[in-house]
Formats: sequence, structure tokens, C-alpha cells
Amino acid sequence: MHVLVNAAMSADGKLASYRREQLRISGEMDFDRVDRRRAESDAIMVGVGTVLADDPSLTRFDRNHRDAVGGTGVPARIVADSQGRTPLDAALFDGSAPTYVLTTEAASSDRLEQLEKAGATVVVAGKERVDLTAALSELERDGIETLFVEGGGELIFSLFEADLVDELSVYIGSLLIGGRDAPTLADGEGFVDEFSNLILIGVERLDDGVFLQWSVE
Ligand SMILES: NC(=O)c1ccc[n+]([C@@H]2O[C@H](COP(=O)([O-])OP(=O)(O)OC[C@H]3O[C@@H](n4cnc5c(N)ncnc54)[C@H](O)[C@@H]3O)[C@@H](O)[C@H]2O)c1
Ligand SMILES: Nc1nc(=O)c(N)c(NC[C@H](O)[C@H](O)[C@H](O)COP(=O)(O)O)[nH]1
Repeated sequence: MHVLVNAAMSADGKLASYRREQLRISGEMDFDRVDRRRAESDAIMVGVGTVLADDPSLTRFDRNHRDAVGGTGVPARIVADSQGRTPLDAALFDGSAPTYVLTTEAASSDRLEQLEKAGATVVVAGKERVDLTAALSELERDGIETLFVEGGGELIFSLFEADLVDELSVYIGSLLIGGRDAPTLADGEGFVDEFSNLILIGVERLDDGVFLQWSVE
């Protein structure tokens, strides 16, 4: 499975303010770029923190580009959600695309039944936190070969920690958000000595900011 992590952040590395409300950082050109990368993907993934903050539908993508690259149907939607906290009225359950909930043994069976009734395919992997390696292997067995991860910071760090990321792309907008508690590109516990090594493969001015692309060693 090819895993691409993408996000938009401020010049000081924040994905949103400390209030964790959805904040539009990307400009038009970056959103167009995101829609093309979504069109190339079999699935789009976020953490439940993003679902609770933004209620994303994850259904916007460049349909012409998907046709051009030979894609069929629509990209699936995936949420990493250890306790099964995704609201049953979330946009993810609008029925317009397949939706997976990656959860753990900590989620109650009643909750899992409710999520399945809401239309989710539930994948249980791990005891307290989603075992991302096991969960992504199950998704791969389900035919998902290219995964587009859109955040947030907790999920992004965990994917790097599990050495599951192949590519990282970041749009840096020309604004400063600040805030010691604001979400950043990679949150979680953080590395202390062995860091993820990146190879810079793209630098481009885009909208009023900069687009950076790395492959992950
Ligand atoms: N600017 C952007 O590109 C962008 C993109 C996405 C989200 N955001 C913002 O980021 C914030 C949400 O980010 P966040 O870090 O709080 O939440 P997140 O979206 O990263 O979700 C984290 C949650 O996912 C669940 N989870 C399950 N298994 C996990 C695992 N193995 N590792 C990590 N998490 C796991 C946990 O419940 C955890 O609390 C919101 O403010 C949102 O607006 C910004
Ligand atoms: N690329 C990007 N630029 C931004 O400025 C921003 N705030 C996000 N945030 C990611 C967001 O939380 C979701 O992943 C979807 O971007 C929600 O959008 P949809 O409901 O799917 O249209 N992503």
C-alpha cells in the first residue's frame, strides 16, 4: 500500500488554532491539487479528531482526473477511531461513498453495531489504539492500494511512528496561528532521537504560499 500524508499548515506549523475548529489554510490551487490526489487514491483517511472538528464528507475529488487516471467509482473514506466516537449523523455516513471505521477492542459491541447500521465497514485492530499496521493490511486485502491521509496531527504522527508513510506533502500558507496547544502537522508523543528522514522531491510557490513534497526513507 502506498500511503501519502497531506496537510495544510501555517508558517508556524499549525493545522488549526488551539480551538481546533476547521480553518481554511489552502488556497484554490492547493485545493485543486488535493482534489487531483484524492482522485488518484483508493481511499481518503482522517482521524476521529478531524471528524469531530470538521465533519468532513471526503467526497470532493476531481472526477475528470479520476477518469483520466482510469479510476472507477469513488474513493472510500476511512476514519481511525479507537473508541467508536464517530457521530452517527456524521457526513461520513451520508452513503455517498464506502466508509470504513478503524477501531479497537475498547469500543463496545453495541457501538460497533450502531456504526455498521450507519453504513460503516468496521475494522477492529488493536486493544486501546488502532493498530495501524494491522488495519492497513486488512484494507489492502480489501483492495485499497493507495491511501491519501489528510490528518490530523495525532494520526499523522502515529503513521510515521509505525513507519507506514511513503510520501508527505504540505501546503504552507502565509499566516501565523501560534498557540502552544494548537494542532501541528505531527503531534502524539513525538520522536526523541530516531527521527523520520525525508527526501525533498518538490518545492513550488502555490497560491500565496509554498507547496513542499518529500518521499519518506
Ligand atoms: N489543516 C489541515 O490540513 C488539517 C487536516 C486535518 C485536520 N486538521 C485539524 O486538526 C485537528 C484534529 O487533529 P487531531 O490531531 O486532534 O486529531 P486526529 O484527526 O489526528 O484524530 C486523532 C484521534 O484518532 C484516533 N486514533 C485511533 N487510532 C489512532 C492511532 N493509532 N494514532 C492516532 N490517533 C488514533 C484517536 O481517538 C485520536 O484521538 C482539527 O483541529 C482539524 O481541524 C487540519
Ligand atoms: N488540504 C487542506 N487544506 C485546508 O486548508 C484544510 N483546513 C484541510 N483540512 C482537512 C479537512 O479537515 C478534511 O480532510 C477535508 O478537507 C474536509 O473537506 P471535505 O468535507 O472533504 O470537503 N485540508
